[in-house]
Amino acid sequence: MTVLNLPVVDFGPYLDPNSTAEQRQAVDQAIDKACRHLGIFILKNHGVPDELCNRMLDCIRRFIQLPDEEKRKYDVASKVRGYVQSNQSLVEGLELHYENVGFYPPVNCLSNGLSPTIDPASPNARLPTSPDALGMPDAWPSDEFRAQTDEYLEHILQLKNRVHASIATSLGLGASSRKRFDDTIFALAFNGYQGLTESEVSNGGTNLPEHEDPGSDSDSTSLQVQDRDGKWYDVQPIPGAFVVNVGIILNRWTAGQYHATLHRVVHRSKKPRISAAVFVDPSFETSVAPLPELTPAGKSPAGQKEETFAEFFLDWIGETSESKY
Ligand SMILES: O=C(O)CCC(=O)C(=O)O
Ligand SMILES: [Fe+2]
Repeated sequence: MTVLNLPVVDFGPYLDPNSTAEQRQAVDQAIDKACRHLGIFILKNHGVPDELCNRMLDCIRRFIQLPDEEKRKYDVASKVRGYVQSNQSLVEGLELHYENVGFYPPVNCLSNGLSPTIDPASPNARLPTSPDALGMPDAWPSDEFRAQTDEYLEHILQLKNRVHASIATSLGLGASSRKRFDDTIFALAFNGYQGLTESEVSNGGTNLPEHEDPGSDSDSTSLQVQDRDGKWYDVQPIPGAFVVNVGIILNRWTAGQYHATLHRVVHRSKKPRISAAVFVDPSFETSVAPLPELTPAGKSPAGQKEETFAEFFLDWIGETSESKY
Protein backbone atom coordinates (compact mmCIF):
# COMPACT_ATOMS: atom_id res chain seq x y z
CA MET A 1 0.00 0.00 0.00
CA THR A 2 1.28 3.44 -0.92
CA VAL A 3 2.28 5.63 2.00
CA LEU A 4 0.64 9.03 2.08
CA ASN A 5 2.62 11.91 3.48
CA LEU A 6 -0.10 14.01 5.01
CA PRO A 7 0.29 17.79 5.16
CA VAL A 8 2.20 18.67 8.34
CA VAL A 9 0.98 21.80 10.09
CA ASP A 10 3.37 23.37 12.59
CA PHE A 11 1.08 24.94 15.21
CA GLY A 12 3.99 26.66 16.99
CA PRO A 13 3.04 30.22 15.97
CA TYR A 14 -0.27 29.87 17.82
CA LEU A 15 1.59 29.13 21.06
CA ASP A 16 4.44 31.58 20.70
CA PRO A 17 3.51 35.04 22.05
CA ASN A 18 6.22 36.55 19.84
CA SER A 19 4.87 35.12 16.59
CA THR A 20 3.68 37.53 13.93
CA ALA A 21 0.17 37.84 12.50
CA GLU A 22 1.58 36.61 9.15
CA GLN A 23 2.94 33.45 10.79
CA ARG A 24 -0.45 32.69 12.37
CA GLN A 25 -2.15 33.43 9.08
CA ALA A 26 0.10 30.89 7.36
CA VAL A 27 -1.05 28.29 9.93
CA ASP A 28 -4.71 29.20 9.24
CA GLN A 29 -4.17 28.78 5.51
CA ALA A 30 -2.40 25.44 5.88
CA ILE A 31 -5.20 24.01 8.07
CA ASP A 32 -7.92 25.36 5.77
CA LYS A 33 -6.21 23.90 2.70
CA ALA A 34 -5.83 20.46 4.30
CA CYS A 35 -9.48 20.43 5.45
CA ARG A 36 -10.63 21.22 1.91
CA HIS A 37 -8.40 18.62 0.27
CA LEU A 38 -8.37 15.26 2.09
CA GLY A 39 -9.78 16.53 5.38
CA ILE A 40 -6.80 15.23 7.33
CA PHE A 41 -3.45 16.58 8.49
CA ILE A 42 -0.72 16.08 11.03
CA LEU A 43 -0.45 18.72 13.75
CA LYS A 44 2.92 19.19 15.38
CA ASN A 45 4.02 21.60 18.09
CA HIS A 46 0.44 21.43 19.32
CA GLY A 47 1.26 22.45 22.89
CA VAL A 48 0.00 19.28 24.63
CA PRO A 49 3.06 18.11 26.58
CA ASP A 50 4.64 14.86 25.32
CA GLU A 51 4.93 13.65 28.89
CA LEU A 52 1.17 14.03 29.39
CA CYS A 53 0.37 12.25 26.09
CA ASN A 54 2.65 9.38 27.10
CA ARG A 55 1.04 9.15 30.54
CA MET A 56 -2.41 9.01 28.89
CA LEU A 57 -1.26 6.28 26.49
CA ASP A 58 0.32 4.32 29.37
CA CYS A 59 -2.93 4.49 31.28
CA ILE A 60 -4.84 3.14 28.24
CA ARG A 61 -2.20 0.43 27.69
CA ARG A 62 -2.46 -0.71 31.31
CA PHE A 63 -6.23 -1.02 30.94
CA ILE A 64 -5.99 -2.93 27.63
CA GLN A 65 -3.47 -5.32 29.22
CA LEU A 66 -5.86 -6.27 32.05
CA PRO A 67 -7.34 -9.80 31.97
CA ASP A 68 -10.49 -10.03 29.82
CA GLU A 69 -12.78 -10.75 32.75
CA GLU A 70 -11.56 -7.56 34.47
CA LYS A 71 -12.16 -5.43 31.34
CA ARG A 72 -15.59 -6.96 30.80
CA LYS A 73 -16.71 -5.38 34.09
CA TYR A 74 -16.80 -2.10 32.15
CA ASP A 75 -18.99 -3.42 29.35
CA VAL A 76 -22.16 -1.36 29.67
CA ALA A 77 -23.74 -2.70 26.46
CA SER A 78 -23.62 0.69 24.74
CA LYS A 79 -22.18 1.59 21.34
CA VAL A 80 -20.40 4.66 22.60
CA ARG A 81 -19.68 4.00 26.26
CA GLY A 82 -17.79 1.36 28.16
CA TYR A 83 -15.71 -1.60 27.06
CA VAL A 84 -16.24 -3.53 23.82
CA GLN A 85 -14.13 -6.65 23.53
CA SER A 86 -12.32 -7.71 20.37
CA ASN A 87 -14.10 -10.08 17.98
CA GLN A 88 -17.39 -9.29 19.67
CA SER A 89 -19.82 -9.39 16.83
CA LEU A 90 -22.27 -6.51 17.10
CA VAL A 91 -23.97 -7.47 13.87
CA GLU A 92 -24.25 -11.05 12.69
CA GLY A 93 -21.34 -12.10 10.49
CA LEU A 94 -19.15 -9.04 11.05
CA GLU A 95 -16.37 -9.03 13.61
CA LEU A 96 -14.29 -6.14 14.88
CA HIS A 97 -10.68 -7.13 15.38
CA TYR A 98 -9.91 -4.57 18.02
CA GLU A 99 -11.15 -3.73 21.49
CA ASN A 100 -12.06 -0.36 22.82
CA VAL A 101 -13.28 1.55 25.81
CA GLY A 102 -15.40 4.62 25.12
CA PHE A 103 -16.68 7.56 27.10
CA TYR A 104 -19.48 9.95 26.24
CA PRO A 105 -20.85 12.68 28.54
CA PRO A 106 -24.52 12.67 29.53
CA VAL A 107 -26.63 13.58 26.50
CA ASN A 108 -28.41 16.33 28.38
CA CYS A 109 -25.04 17.86 29.11
CA LEU A 110 -24.07 21.47 28.97
CA SER A 111 -21.07 22.37 26.88
CA ASN A 112 -18.88 22.09 29.99
CA GLY A 113 -19.86 18.45 30.31
CA LEU A 114 -22.08 18.89 33.35
CA SER A 115 -25.67 17.80 33.45
CA PRO A 116 -27.97 20.80 34.05
CA THR A 117 -30.00 18.79 36.53
CA ILE A 118 -27.05 17.93 38.76
CA ASP A 119 -25.34 20.16 41.28
CA PRO A 120 -21.84 20.72 39.80
CA ALA A 121 -20.36 20.29 43.30
CA SER A 122 -21.81 16.83 43.72
CA PRO A 123 -19.58 13.81 43.08
CA ASN A 124 -22.24 12.55 40.63
CA ALA A 125 -21.90 15.63 38.47
CA ARG A 126 -19.59 13.97 35.97
CA LEU A 127 -20.67 10.41 36.69
CA PRO A 128 -24.45 10.21 36.42
CA THR A 129 -25.95 7.01 37.74
CA SER A 130 -29.02 6.88 35.52
CA PRO A 131 -29.16 5.86 31.86
CA ASP A 132 -29.87 8.45 29.15
CA ALA A 133 -30.67 8.26 25.44
CA LEU A 134 -27.32 6.55 24.81
CA GLY A 135 -27.85 3.86 27.40
CA MET A 136 -25.93 3.34 30.61
CA PRO A 137 -23.53 5.99 31.92
CA ASP A 138 -19.78 5.96 31.44
CA ALA A 139 -17.93 3.24 33.32
CA TRP A 140 -14.55 4.61 34.41
CA PRO A 141 -12.12 1.80 35.24
CA SER A 142 -10.61 3.77 38.12
CA ASP A 143 -10.41 7.23 39.67
CA GLU A 144 -6.86 7.40 38.40
CA PHE A 145 -7.97 6.66 34.83
CA ARG A 146 -10.58 9.36 35.08
CA ALA A 147 -8.24 11.96 36.61
CA GLN A 148 -5.66 11.19 33.93
CA THR A 149 -8.26 11.60 31.17
CA ASP A 150 -9.55 14.87 32.65
CA GLU A 151 -6.04 16.29 32.77
CA TYR A 152 -5.45 15.26 29.17
CA LEU A 153 -8.75 16.76 27.99
CA GLU A 154 -8.04 20.07 29.71
CA HIS A 155 -5.05 20.46 27.40
CA ILE A 156 -6.91 19.09 24.37
CA LEU A 157 -9.66 21.66 25.04
CA GLN A 158 -7.20 24.54 24.74
CA LEU A 159 -5.88 23.08 21.51
CA LYS A 160 -9.38 22.51 20.15
CA ASN A 161 -10.30 26.13 20.93
CA ARG A 162 -7.25 27.37 19.05
CA VAL A 163 -7.80 25.10 16.04
CA HIS A 164 -11.47 26.06 15.89
CA ALA A 165 -10.56 29.77 16.14
CA SER A 166 -8.15 29.28 13.25
CA ILE A 167 -10.81 27.54 11.13
CA ALA A 168 -13.47 30.13 12.03
CA THR A 169 -11.09 32.88 10.88
CA SER A 170 -10.40 31.13 7.58
CA LEU A 171 -14.09 30.62 6.97
CA GLY A 172 -14.88 34.26 7.86
CA LEU A 173 -17.47 33.30 10.48
CA GLY A 174 -19.53 35.71 12.56
CA ALA A 175 -20.38 35.43 16.27
CA SER A 176 -23.31 33.05 16.01
CA SER A 177 -21.45 30.52 13.88
CA ARG A 178 -18.40 30.83 16.14
CA LYS A 179 -20.67 29.89 19.03
CA ARG A 180 -21.34 26.54 17.34
CA PHE A 181 -17.57 26.00 17.25
CA ASP A 182 -17.32 26.83 20.96
CA ASP A 183 -20.23 24.68 22.18
CA THR A 184 -18.62 21.29 21.89
CA ILE A 185 -18.22 18.17 23.96
CA PHE A 186 -15.56 15.48 23.82
CA ALA A 187 -16.27 11.83 23.19
CA LEU A 188 -13.45 9.33 23.51
CA ALA A 189 -12.54 5.98 22.00
CA PHE A 190 -9.42 4.36 23.43
CA ASN A 191 -8.60 1.48 21.11
CA GLY A 192 -6.43 -1.63 21.52
CA TYR A 193 -5.17 -3.74 18.58
CA GLN A 194 -3.51 -7.04 19.49
CA GLY A 195 -0.06 -8.07 18.35
CA LEU A 196 -0.42 -10.85 15.78
CA THR A 197 1.24 -14.21 15.18
CA GLU A 198 3.16 -14.83 11.92
CA SER A 199 0.19 -16.49 10.18
CA GLU A 200 -2.27 -13.86 11.39
CA VAL A 201 -0.02 -11.17 9.97
CA SER A 202 -0.29 -12.70 6.50
CA ASN A 203 -3.94 -13.78 6.67
CA GLY A 204 -5.62 -10.98 8.55
CA GLY A 205 -8.22 -8.52 7.34
CA THR A 206 -9.30 -5.07 8.44
CA ASN A 207 -9.44 -4.39 12.16
CA LEU A 208 -11.59 -1.27 12.21
CA PRO A 209 -13.71 -1.09 9.05
CA GLU A 210 -13.87 2.10 7.00
CA HIS A 211 -15.93 4.89 8.50
CA GLU A 212 -16.37 8.61 8.98
CA ASP A 213 -16.90 9.93 12.50
CA PRO A 214 -19.37 12.69 13.42
CA GLY A 215 -16.81 14.71 15.36
CA SER A 216 -13.22 15.22 14.31
CA ASP A 217 -10.67 12.63 15.46
CA SER A 218 -7.22 13.25 16.71
CA ASP A 219 -4.23 11.50 18.21
CA SER A 220 -3.84 8.20 16.43
CA THR A 221 -1.05 6.48 14.58
CA SER A 222 -0.70 4.20 11.56
CA LEU A 223 -4.08 4.18 10.04
CA GLN A 224 -5.33 4.21 6.44
CA VAL A 225 -7.26 6.97 4.70
CA GLN A 226 -9.10 7.14 1.42
CA ASP A 227 -8.49 9.92 -1.08
CA ARG A 228 -11.23 11.50 -3.18
CA ASP A 229 -10.67 8.93 -5.96
CA GLY A 230 -11.39 6.04 -3.60
CA LYS A 231 -7.76 4.90 -3.30
CA TRP A 232 -6.52 3.79 0.14
CA TYR A 233 -3.19 4.97 1.61
CA ASP A 234 -1.19 4.18 4.72
CA VAL A 235 -0.68 7.23 6.90
CA GLN A 236 2.88 7.87 7.98
CA PRO A 237 2.68 9.13 11.56
CA ILE A 238 5.13 11.56 13.18
CA PRO A 239 6.02 10.68 16.79
CA GLY A 240 4.48 13.13 19.24
CA ALA A 241 2.28 14.78 16.61
CA PHE A 242 -1.50 14.40 16.33
CA VAL A 243 -3.44 13.19 13.32
CA VAL A 244 -6.46 15.48 12.94
CA ASN A 245 -9.34 14.80 10.61
CA VAL A 246 -12.59 16.44 9.60
CA GLY A 247 -15.76 14.65 10.68
CA ILE A 248 -19.26 14.61 9.24
CA ILE A 249 -20.44 17.68 11.18
CA LEU A 250 -17.67 19.98 10.00
CA ASN A 251 -18.40 18.74 6.49
CA ARG A 252 -22.06 19.68 6.96
CA TRP A 253 -21.40 23.02 8.65
CA THR A 254 -19.17 24.01 5.74
CA ALA A 255 -21.78 22.88 3.19
CA GLY A 256 -19.33 20.29 1.92
CA GLN A 257 -16.32 22.61 1.57
CA TYR A 258 -14.38 20.61 4.18
CA HIS A 259 -13.99 16.91 3.40
CA ALA A 260 -14.97 14.24 5.96
CA THR A 261 -12.17 11.68 5.75
CA LEU A 262 -13.01 8.03 5.27
CA HIS A 263 -10.53 6.03 7.34
CA ARG A 264 -9.94 2.52 8.71
CA VAL A 265 -7.32 0.56 10.62
CA VAL A 266 -5.43 -2.44 9.25
CA HIS A 267 -3.00 -3.53 11.94
CA ARG A 268 -0.45 -6.01 10.56
CA SER A 269 2.17 -6.26 13.24
CA LYS A 270 3.44 -8.62 15.88
CA LYS A 271 3.40 -5.68 18.26
CA PRO A 272 0.21 -4.52 19.95
CA ARG A 273 -1.02 -1.04 19.07
CA ILE A 274 -3.16 1.40 21.01
CA SER A 275 -4.77 4.62 19.89
CA ALA A 276 -6.62 7.45 21.57
CA ALA A 277 -9.34 8.99 19.41
CA VAL A 278 -10.80 12.23 20.75
CA PHE A 279 -13.98 13.29 18.97
CA VAL A 280 -15.03 16.92 19.08
CA ASP A 281 -18.81 16.78 18.86
CA PRO A 282 -21.22 19.72 19.00
CA SER A 283 -23.35 19.98 22.12
CA PHE A 284 -26.66 18.21 21.65
CA GLU A 285 -28.81 21.30 21.09
CA THR A 286 -26.49 22.68 18.36
CA SER A 287 -27.73 22.79 14.77
CA VAL A 288 -25.87 20.67 12.24
CA ALA A 289 -27.23 22.72 9.33
CA PRO A 290 -24.70 24.55 7.12
CA LEU A 291 -23.37 27.80 8.56
CA PRO A 292 -25.24 30.80 7.10
CA GLU A 293 -21.98 32.48 5.96
CA LEU A 294 -21.29 29.48 3.72
CA THR A 295 -24.75 29.15 2.25
CA PRO A 296 -25.51 32.56 0.76
CA ALA A 297 -28.76 31.33 -0.77
CA GLY A 298 -29.80 30.32 2.77
CA LYS A 299 -30.47 26.77 1.61
CA SER A 300 -29.08 23.46 2.84
CA PRO A 301 -27.60 21.20 0.17
CA ALA A 302 -30.21 18.86 -1.28
CA GLY A 303 -31.04 15.88 0.87
CA GLN A 304 -29.56 17.41 4.05
CA LYS A 305 -31.97 17.66 6.95
CA GLU A 306 -32.16 20.69 9.25
CA GLU A 307 -31.61 19.02 12.60
CA THR A 308 -29.85 19.29 15.92
CA PHE A 309 -26.80 17.22 16.75
CA ALA A 310 -28.96 15.17 19.15
CA GLU A 311 -31.26 14.14 16.29
CA PHE A 312 -28.35 13.49 13.96
CA PHE A 313 -26.36 11.46 16.48
CA LEU A 314 -29.17 9.19 17.62
CA ASP A 315 -29.85 8.34 13.95
CA TRP A 316 -26.15 7.88 13.29
CA ILE A 317 -25.51 5.41 16.08
CA GLY A 318 -28.58 3.49 14.93
CA GLU A 319 -27.16 3.33 11.40
CA THR A 320 -23.60 2.49 12.41
CA SER A 321 -24.80 -0.73 13.96
CA GLU A 322 -25.43 -1.78 10.34
CA SER A 323 -22.75 0.05 8.36
CA LYS A 324 -19.73 0.56 10.62
CA TYR A 325 -20.29 -2.31 13.01
O1 LIG B 1 -7.08 3.59 15.86
C1 LIG B 1 -7.03 4.53 15.08
O2 LIG B 1 -5.98 4.98 14.65
C2 LIG B 1 -8.30 5.19 14.57
C3 LIG B 1 -9.48 4.98 15.45
C4 LIG B 1 -10.72 5.56 14.88
O3 LIG B 1 -10.78 5.95 13.75
C5 LIG B 1 -11.92 5.66 15.74
O4 LIG B 1 -11.88 5.20 16.90
O5 LIG B 1 -12.93 6.21 15.26
FE1 LIG C 1 -12.55 7.08 13.36
